[in-house]
Amino acid sequence: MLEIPWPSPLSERQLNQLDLFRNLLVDWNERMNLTAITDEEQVYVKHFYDSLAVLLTPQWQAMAKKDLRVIDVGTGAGFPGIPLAIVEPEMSFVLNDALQKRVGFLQAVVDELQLSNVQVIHARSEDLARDAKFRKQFDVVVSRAVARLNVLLELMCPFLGQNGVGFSYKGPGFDEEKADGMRAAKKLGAVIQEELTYTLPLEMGKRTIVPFRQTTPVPNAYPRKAGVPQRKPL
Ligand SMILES: C[S@@+](CC[C@H](N)C(=O)[O-])C[C@H]1O[C@@H](n2cnc3c(N)ncnc32)[C@H](O)[C@@H]1O
Repeated sequence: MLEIPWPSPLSERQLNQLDLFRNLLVDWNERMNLTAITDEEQVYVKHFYDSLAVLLTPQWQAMAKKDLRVIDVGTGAGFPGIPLAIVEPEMSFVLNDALQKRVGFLQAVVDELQLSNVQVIHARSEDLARDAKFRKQFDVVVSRAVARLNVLLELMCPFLGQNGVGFSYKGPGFDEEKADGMRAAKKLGAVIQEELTYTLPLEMGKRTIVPFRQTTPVPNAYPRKAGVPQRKPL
């Protein structure tokens, strides 16, 4: 087990769950394309630590975690959703992805790790956000490496109830996306807050998390039909 300075202290059980998750990821990755990162140090830092970095933001720290609902849009192999569900067992998580094979892997992870606070859903997020069981039903929305911020906000905001909080995980190039993102946020009733830039342990680079708040309800027009947010960004 790799020793790294986690964003918050982890219990023995949580560390074991992360280790089991890594084993499953590497094992399934031989049969399907889940991640380019399989080296132990890199999985721990670039996937696990990075997923948990949201715990460093003042917005996450201020939340009363109990019973809050979180959705991870475009979770892929479970990032950031699975590490977050491991360390925040009082919150409930929906992990959403458009690719069926990734959803199959995630369901196996949820079963093996006995994560009773996770539901996995195969859908395009644009379609899921039109379903009354999901639209405006979440306190928190997270997403990592899915699209540029102006596209992503249209996929994320419709899941938030009023005053809900979003976190978009970005690489070092976020500055170029900022102005477009702010314009899109305005149309969607959201306000972008100050970003947090952090350095990954073991000198594995810098990353940014962009928090935003849903200050007024998202207009009914959003999200537009599946594929339109990407083709015609706000
Ligand atoms: C580059 S991967 C990132 C996965 C993961 N979030 C991570 O950080 O490792 C992007 C993922 O977003 C999913 N995705 C892209 N557009 C989506 C949409 N409109 N609805 C749901 N999932 C989507 C893809 O299927 C893919 O698994």
